[in-house]
Amino acid sequence: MASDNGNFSFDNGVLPKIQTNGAGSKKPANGICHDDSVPPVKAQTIHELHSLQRKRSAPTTPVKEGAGGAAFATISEEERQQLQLQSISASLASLTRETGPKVVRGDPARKAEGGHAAKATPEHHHYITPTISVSDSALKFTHVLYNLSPAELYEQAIKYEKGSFITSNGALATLSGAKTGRSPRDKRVVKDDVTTEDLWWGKGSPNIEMDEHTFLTNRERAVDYLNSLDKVFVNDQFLNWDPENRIKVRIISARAYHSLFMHNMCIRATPEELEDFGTPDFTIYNAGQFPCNRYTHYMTSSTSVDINLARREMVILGTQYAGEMKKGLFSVMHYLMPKRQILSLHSGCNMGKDGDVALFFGLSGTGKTTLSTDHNRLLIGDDEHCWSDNGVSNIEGGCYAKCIDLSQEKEPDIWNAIKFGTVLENVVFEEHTREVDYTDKSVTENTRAAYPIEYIPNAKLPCVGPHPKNVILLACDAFGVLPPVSKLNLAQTMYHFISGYTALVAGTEDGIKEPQATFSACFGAAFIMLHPTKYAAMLAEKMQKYGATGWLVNTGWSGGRYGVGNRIKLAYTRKIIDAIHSGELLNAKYQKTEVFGLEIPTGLNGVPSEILDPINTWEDKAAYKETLLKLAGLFKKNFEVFANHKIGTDGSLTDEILAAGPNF
Ligand SMILES: Nc1ncnc2c1ncn2[C@@H]1O[C@H](COP(=O)(O)OP(=O)(O)OP(=O)(O)O)[C@@H](O)[C@H]1O
Ligand SMILES: O=C([O-])CC(=O)C(=O)O
Ligand SMILES: [Ca+2]
Ligand SMILES: [Mn+2]
Repeated sequence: MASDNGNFSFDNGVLPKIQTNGAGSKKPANGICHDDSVPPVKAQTIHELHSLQRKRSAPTTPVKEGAGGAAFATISEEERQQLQLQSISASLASLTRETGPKVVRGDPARKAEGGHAAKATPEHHHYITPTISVSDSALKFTHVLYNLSPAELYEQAIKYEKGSFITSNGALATLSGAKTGRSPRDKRVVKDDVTTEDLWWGKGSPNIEMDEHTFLTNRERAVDYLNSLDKVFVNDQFLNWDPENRIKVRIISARAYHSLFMHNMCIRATPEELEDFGTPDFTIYNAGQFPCNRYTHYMTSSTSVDINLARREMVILGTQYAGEMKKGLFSVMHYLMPKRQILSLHSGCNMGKDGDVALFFGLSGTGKTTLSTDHNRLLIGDDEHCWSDNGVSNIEGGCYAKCIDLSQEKEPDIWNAIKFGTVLENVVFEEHTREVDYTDKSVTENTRAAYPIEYIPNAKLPCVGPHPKNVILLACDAFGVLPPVSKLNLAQTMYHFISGYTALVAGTEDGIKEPQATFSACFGAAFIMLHPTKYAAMLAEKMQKYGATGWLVNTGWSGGRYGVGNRIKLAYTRKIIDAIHSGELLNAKYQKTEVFGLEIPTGLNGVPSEILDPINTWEDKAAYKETLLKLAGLFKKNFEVFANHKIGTDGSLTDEILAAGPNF
């Protein structure tokens, strides 16, 4: 029975308290200590005990010690946090109703625990008051979880996000929902006076237009959704390891999964860098759980990924696939960097012990991550780079590896990078042991691991390097007619770079289930913003200036087309890549193939000579010839749209490039 003060007691309340030695009296009567001799816990209550477990710290944003110590610090920790919250509130502001929502720092769940609650109560945050409070949203507080650590994000994900689990290797398994790949058809770019002129529009372009007003409609929708939540995650991070061309990005999202993904994929700021972070150069509003309104102008589905270059903002509605954030920012870099005469590249990049740098271009699934992650070389990055007058720099701070059929034996460095802190997307694991089954495609083919680059033991930190010596174009040829390796002259390199051929491997782009021949300009048409020839001209100029050699490597089929032959063994491809790096292939003996006119080596160490010319591996020679001509026809047809574009200042390279394609 409950007494008035809420405590339980027995009816008469007179039962004597049970006494133990020492508990009631200061000294044990007989001088003997029993099992309660261990010093007692310092906490008086269970709440206090739990609060003792966690050492108070400001994990990401300590006060900078001025020259004369804290007394001379320009602003106090509290003032700095206020400025940060004001900046976040401004980011989340509705453009019509009020300046910004009331945001407070910290996890709302912590309020219940007492102790820290004072920090999170509204009264202490009167400094963020909306000017015109005309909606109920102005009465509500949104808690900001700012740059949480991986451990904190794990807890948030596991507590609140269905489908989040710790796997036996320590990684965080998550589900990205209905979308397990990017949605390129739902990408929109605001067409204004500036972008009308600057960007590539029309047939073949990834930039599908929307107007400013529609962008603001979607932005409002995303911001309203985020402000309606109890808490949002905010990441302030950097892009580009080149210190002169670093971009500050803010990612506002609703899921711990998204925050941890970006923590891993972008460059992580030091506490000192965060202190001076200021206004971000670009902001993402990821309201992926919430759909766009299909009746909104320009919308063709309930998914929309919208970029507004003038406002320096991106809005995500209706897809939780984390790759949208990564590749959205990459699109922005494809606009910002060329403006500064810096070439942005969808490529992996590594460096030998002697400083020889190789770039690995290729569409999704062709081997950029797999082949740039090489135990004998330093990894600069696996997917997005810049090539400036100073050399190469990685745009990102992490890697995003495909993990379907991942094997410890074939890809040991990637295997070992899957540990605490790594996000494992859409993988299947054993319910009890939590062991991941990398062969299981039940959720999707496009299973992924996102980890910080320093999880690769031979990462090159900082992720920059000198000018590339080799430019390797990867194609996963489902037709099985391209040779495993060809040496390219400059015009051929440009021809194949602009063509961007591969057989798209299942899953990465939503809706593709089987490999199929694809042409994607610059090996990344989905992300480029300018006309492909702009990037091609820059690449040609840089390769010429720094004397880089081009190569075409087929990581796809051998011995027949998809369905008949098999994918070339990774071990062979690695030998080919080794021979490019070492210079062995540069000095090999070559012969020219028919139709494509490719220079192929007659032999190389560790690879059976007969596979170097694909015709040898096909049983049915007539079928080979027919398939070769079919692919050549596809190349020709694809290139027609580029025939009228001049590359570089004079037309001579353009003519050479046109002549560098298949001849039949
Ligand atoms: N011969 C081969 N060469 C390269 N990769 C191969 C080969 N055979 C099989 N593979 C597999 O192909 C996949 C290549 O994927 P990878 O992650 O390297 O793609 P990516 O080019 O980085 O794509 P994305 O841009 O989508 O990240 C891996 O799963 C790898 O194990
Ligand atoms: O963006 C993604 O989803 C994965 C990737 O790297 C690509 O497709 O090039
Ligand atoms: Ca990759
Ligand atoms: Mn990629």
